[in-house]
Amino acid sequence: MPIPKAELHLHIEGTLEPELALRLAERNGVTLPYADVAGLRAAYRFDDLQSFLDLYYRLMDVLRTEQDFTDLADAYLARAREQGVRHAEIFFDPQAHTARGVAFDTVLAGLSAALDSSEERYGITTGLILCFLRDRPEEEALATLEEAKPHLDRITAVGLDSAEVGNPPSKFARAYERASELGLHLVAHAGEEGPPEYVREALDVLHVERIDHGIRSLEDPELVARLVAERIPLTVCPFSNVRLRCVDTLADHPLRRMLDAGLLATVNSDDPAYFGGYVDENLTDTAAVLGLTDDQVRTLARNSFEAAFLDDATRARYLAEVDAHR
Ligand code: HPA
Ligand SMILES: [Zn+2]
Repeated sequence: MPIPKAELHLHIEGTLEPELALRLAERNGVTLPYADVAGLRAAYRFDDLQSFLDLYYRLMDVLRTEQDFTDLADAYLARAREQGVRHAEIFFDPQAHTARGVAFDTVLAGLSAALDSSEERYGITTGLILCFLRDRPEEEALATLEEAKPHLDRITAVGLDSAEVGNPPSKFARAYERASELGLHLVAHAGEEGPPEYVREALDVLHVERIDHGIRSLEDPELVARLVAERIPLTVCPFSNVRLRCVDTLADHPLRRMLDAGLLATVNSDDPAYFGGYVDENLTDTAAVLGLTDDQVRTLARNSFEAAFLDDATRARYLAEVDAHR
């Protein structure tokens, strides 16, 4: 069995496998410009974040009903269990659905139906992270937060995703302030394609507790020192970084340097249906290519629980599982 771990950087829409996409397209009468699974998989070649986002948003058009979102989340949870995932904090992009006429409540009810019985069925505890699309206006993020208000018992945190460069964290200062007032945890994608300055802004302006990706922080030694001193977790996604050409090859990935610097790094899958593997494949392949020691792999698994939004007793239970794993 793979080492027990938490997955903290996973977009549920990014778990849409070609097989399920085609099945839902047929079920909902949606026409896709791909004839079959092979044709769809052949489209999974990306030059950068934007070229991925274009396909990611296009393909999610097959998600229409509550049942579709339940099926999507259920398929992920079944795979996550095989990957040793014990706890998952799952991003979703409400604006990508409301913008095409699917109601916020449909998305949330569908995802919740799968997540509510996840612990019972798969032994996986879960949280949901509502992501704002950073390439859309802040007013839309604030309106999305309003729609979420009746459902705050189901939402753990807010996050910030989509096209990074040109959409700095400071654009969302008011939305994050409001989310904080509502008692939500705060995370944001920063330093994936964007500069270290965006990571600083996420910390200083948005007051986030975790940075998603954050790999470009390494260009700024002062920032690294701060992330280490403040124990700010970074949710790193090696396969994603290679597929979106933020890093040339897995062998060039900075994960090992991040651990050596004392950063609280975790390994995650981001959009596993698109990037060639789920979280344990990210962990084992990256560890093999970078020559990480068993102790470093164990540290990464421990870090995932240290970085999670868990109560102390649950965290301690999961950490004990990591320590007991051989
Ligand atoms: O890695 C990502 N970065 C930004 N937006 C995203 N939306 C899904 N995955 C990503
Ligand atoms: Zn992401």
